[in-house]
Amino acid sequence: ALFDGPVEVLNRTYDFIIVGAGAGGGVMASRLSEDPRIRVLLVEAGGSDFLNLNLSVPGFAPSLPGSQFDWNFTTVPQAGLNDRVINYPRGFVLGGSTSINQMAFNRGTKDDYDRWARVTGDDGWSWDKLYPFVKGLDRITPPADHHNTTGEFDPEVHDHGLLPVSLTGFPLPTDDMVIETTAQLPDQFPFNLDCNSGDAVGVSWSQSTILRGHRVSSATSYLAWSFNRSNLDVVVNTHVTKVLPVGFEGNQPVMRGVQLSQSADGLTHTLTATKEVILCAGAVKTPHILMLSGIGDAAHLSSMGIKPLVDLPAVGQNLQDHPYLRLAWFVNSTNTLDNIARNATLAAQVLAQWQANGTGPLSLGGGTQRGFLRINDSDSFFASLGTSDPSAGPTSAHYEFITRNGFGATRLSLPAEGHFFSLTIAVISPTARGNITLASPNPFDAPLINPNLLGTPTDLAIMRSAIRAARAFVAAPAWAGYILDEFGPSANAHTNAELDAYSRENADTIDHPVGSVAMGKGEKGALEPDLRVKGTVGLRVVDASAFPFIISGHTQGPTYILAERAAALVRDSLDKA
Ligand SMILES: Cc1cc2nc3c(=O)[nH]c(=O)nc-3n(C[C@H](O)[C@H](O)[C@H](O)COP(=O)(O)OP(=O)(O)OC[C@H]3O[C@@H](n4cnc5c(N)ncnc54)[C@H](O)[C@@H]3O)c2cc1C
Repeated sequence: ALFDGPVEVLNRTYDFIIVGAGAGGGVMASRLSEDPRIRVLLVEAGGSDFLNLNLSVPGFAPSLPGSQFDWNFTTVPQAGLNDRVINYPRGFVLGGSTSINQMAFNRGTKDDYDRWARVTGDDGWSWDKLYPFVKGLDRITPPADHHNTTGEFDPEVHDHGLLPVSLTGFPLPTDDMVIETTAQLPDQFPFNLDCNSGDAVGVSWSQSTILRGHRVSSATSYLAWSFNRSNLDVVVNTHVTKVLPVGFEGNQPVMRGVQLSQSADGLTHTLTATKEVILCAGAVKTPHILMLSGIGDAAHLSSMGIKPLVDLPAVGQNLQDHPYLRLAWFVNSTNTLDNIARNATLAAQVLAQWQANGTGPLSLGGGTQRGFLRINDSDSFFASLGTSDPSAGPTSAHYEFITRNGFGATRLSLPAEGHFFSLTIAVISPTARGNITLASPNPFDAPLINPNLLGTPTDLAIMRSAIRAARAFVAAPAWAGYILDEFGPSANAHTNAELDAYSRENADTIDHPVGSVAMGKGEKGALEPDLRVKGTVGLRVVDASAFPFIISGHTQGPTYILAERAAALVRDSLDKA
């Protein structure tokens, strides 16, 4: 059942208490409650309004950061971004960030997961061993406009999983030019039939978590199918403020308790799981909750007046994210998505069309095609920087670009005049590492968030290459007569120094924080390869914080995949007990 607040569940008994209803938490709550003998409580800080119109309409996604569905975090000043403070959106509603994201669906690559296997020492994270969870996750559904999608994806690498995904469902005049470019410049921009085959490199049609033109989140999929199970309770508008020890096994605390509260000055309650507490609060809040509970760097915790329970310095470290920029060009056409943004009558028409049958331009997620691309002669490129290739291997990209038949910029809004084509460019194999630390011992104060965007010369150099590649892409013959001048201040940035200055002044986060409570060997790892928090009993982390390395793609798919394996690991551990 679904409860608004914790009061009604305080006298109930649960085997598992799951904290956070995003990608990780949605999968865990749904998969564990498949077994009617397992009693599951899912606690979500945000509300239950996961079917809100603004969440459901894919084309409204850009309006969600900064809304009531966002935690509305900000970063500390970013050294790599001229000390700018930037917004750091995270979903605050059932579905978590899957309810407010741009719906791009990537699985990650063979080399990404093989690197996870290497650094964790667990072959179970390798692409081949993980493949049943990878292929079993999604199911390709018809696009909103029901066009024939032959040649836009590879059916061989998809199955009939729980997560509906679709190809883009509204044709745009730039589609043909993008695909033609892959034929004209195949060395630099090869066509890739399916970026989710394990080899992402090339330009592919976007796959998005969209069903019949509506957003798919972990709440509309995994959770919606589980809500009526009598062994699953979901509590919303309730924060887990701490995990509590209920005793010790040897010298390890047994962390099966949680402290709950609805507001900074509200009552606090405690609840105990018979088996495990599973943190799925995401890459910002999971390390925050651990530190508030005394699990983290002992010196840092003491400096905040928190008594250390487990000295685990890796908690909050190793934060990784993808910095991005947008470049826009004036185009010789009036048929762009800019019309909708400028014309209220047209905007009302396309919303009416979407409400009638889920079709039209509002059925589109962020971006119609995506390039996952490697830097040419990458060995000598990285050698000249005095560094090694930061990508996981040849199936993983260094940078990404996303096409848009309309204006896009990180810091400028749509000009009154002109029509545009834009490319969103992201460093997809970054080398910078940031961290999450405490600002205070108060659970209702946000932690200090430092993703360290563009924090290394290597990441800046990858961004330069990506900008140059984006310009080479629109210089292909396919765009002749269509692409006019580059828009705005980027047009004047050409030398390395100019490009770096432009990047530092304009880059932002593409909202993929991961790795802040990572699996790994030795001191660098906070988690065992089966996601148990080191030095504790009864406590696991199943969300994007557990990634040892960021995946070279968008991060919701990999979080769902990680959680699918985690659910299997938990179920196995129960069978053995
Ligand atoms: C604006 C935006 C755009 C994005 N675009 C894409 C995209 O197009 N494609 C893609 O693949 N990825 C995208 N992402 C990233 C993707 O959504 C995340 O990587 C993924 O959702 C991470 O899953 P998670 O389970 O780790 O965390 P989340 O999905 O963020 O879930 C964490 C949940 O825990 C809850 N929570 C936190 N603290 C507490 C607490 N103390 N008590 C109770 N509950 C708590 C939160 O409210 C939230 O519901 C985007 C993210 C954002 C924010």
